[in-house]
Amino acid sequence: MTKVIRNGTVVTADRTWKADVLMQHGKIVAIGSNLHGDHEFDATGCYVMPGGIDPHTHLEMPFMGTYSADDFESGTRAALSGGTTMVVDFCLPAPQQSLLEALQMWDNKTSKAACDYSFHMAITWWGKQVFDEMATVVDRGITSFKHFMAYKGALMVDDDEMYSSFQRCADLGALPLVHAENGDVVAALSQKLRAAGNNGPEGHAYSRPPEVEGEATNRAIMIADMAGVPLYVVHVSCEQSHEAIRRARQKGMRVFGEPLIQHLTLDETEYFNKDWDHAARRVMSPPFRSKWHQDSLWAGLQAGSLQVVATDHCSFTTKQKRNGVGDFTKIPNGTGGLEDRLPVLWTRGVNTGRLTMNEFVAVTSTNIAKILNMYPKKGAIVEGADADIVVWDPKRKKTISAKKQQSVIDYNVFEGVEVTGLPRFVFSRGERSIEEAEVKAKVGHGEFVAREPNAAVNRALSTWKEISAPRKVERTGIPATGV
Ligand SMILES: NC(=O)NCCC(=O)O
Ligand SMILES: [Zn+2]
Ligand SMILES: [Zn+2]
Repeated sequence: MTKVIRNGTVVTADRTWKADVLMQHGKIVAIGSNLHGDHEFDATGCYVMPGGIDPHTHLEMPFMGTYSADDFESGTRAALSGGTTMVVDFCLPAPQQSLLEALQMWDNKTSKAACDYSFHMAITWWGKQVFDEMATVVDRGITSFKHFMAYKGALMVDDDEMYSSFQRCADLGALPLVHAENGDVVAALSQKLRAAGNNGPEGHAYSRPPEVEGEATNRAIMIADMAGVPLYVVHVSCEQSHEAIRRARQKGMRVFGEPLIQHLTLDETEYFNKDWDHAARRVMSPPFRSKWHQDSLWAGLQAGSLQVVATDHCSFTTKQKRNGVGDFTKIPNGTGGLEDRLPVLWTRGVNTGRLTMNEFVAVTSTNIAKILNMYPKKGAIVEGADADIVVWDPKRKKTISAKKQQSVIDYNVFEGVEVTGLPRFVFSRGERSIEEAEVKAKVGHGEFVAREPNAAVNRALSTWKEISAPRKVERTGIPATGV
């Protein structure tokens, strides 16, 4: 059976042109004029783009004494509703737990996924077992390893562990990721704030000033450079962190930066809201920043010093957030955004002229497909690619509201935001999953996407590091010791 998207304008990261797109067996099989198929979908007035890829989600994640509320069923349904056709989630081994055992646990969560998914593996402790198991993890198609520089006493790793793991990533052709915040300073500031009676949600923001992020970002970049491996910095929220990335890239270092749609559009004033629930619902790490930092992030997307817009979707209900009444350090960290990333970025980015349509595709899909070495299977409209496609209606409007969202939580941090630009159709490997507000996604349709190690950037960097490695100087006529 063939399906064809007719009369649309194809928009990719580098081109815009009028064409029909023919799909068969989950793949794109032809792109051209006057194509016909068994089923035809009208894209008149719409843009036909690669489906969004969200490389940063936490679905049903055990965290801070509870579990994030959206699982692979509601999370991937939310993703598809907003035009995202693939998510990359984080497998988090408990300290001392085998990576492979944790992977089995994460595999068990995914049976209801409605769109494709992959994993990053977190390195939460270090030892010979982790060193050995990283190779097996890579063999299973998981080629990116996350390091938390924050969450002291829980997920955090120190510099020694991070350097060891980064070197192992270099050897395996894998990509290290970092949550860059100085966890020691955050812990000390939190303690000081609480001792002074500053225990509300705004204390969370005070405990994580931009400097803790800038310092950690710079440290991770330098450690990665010394280990000879590229680096991906998740949830870049501020100029200090962006500046470190920008500077490193200017020096030729292979560093990628990922701002979130939340940090691009929501600011720190949310934490000063008199309503405790309102403020706590927005507690995440790093916290929302000022407009000045937001401008830096937008500029980074425009200049190419930041490459990917993600969500870090990690949703908690109001009831869960209330675990932190009287102590902000117990408010589960995280916010949602999977359904809203594309519409909000289009509205605030493309409709305002901050981003071109092609840049929109690049930062929501194509760049991360390349960084994670799954391009052009994902992130592309080319023959042979997976038919993960969003037919984007730039005129469709809605006002974001928790009442109508797919996420299971009882609020939405974008509540009341009016968006112009929404999917008309979303296809997941050729399956029509969304038709405007109607969800047709099939539970369990999603498949794991295995990725190869040794992406082009890894290969180039290891070649360069090999050529420029310190070498012993061979000498003749060396004087005798002490003579
Ligand atoms: N970001 C956040 O606050 N929660 C999810 C876990 C993480 O990415 O740090
Ligand atoms: Zn994080
Ligand atoms: Zn995260």
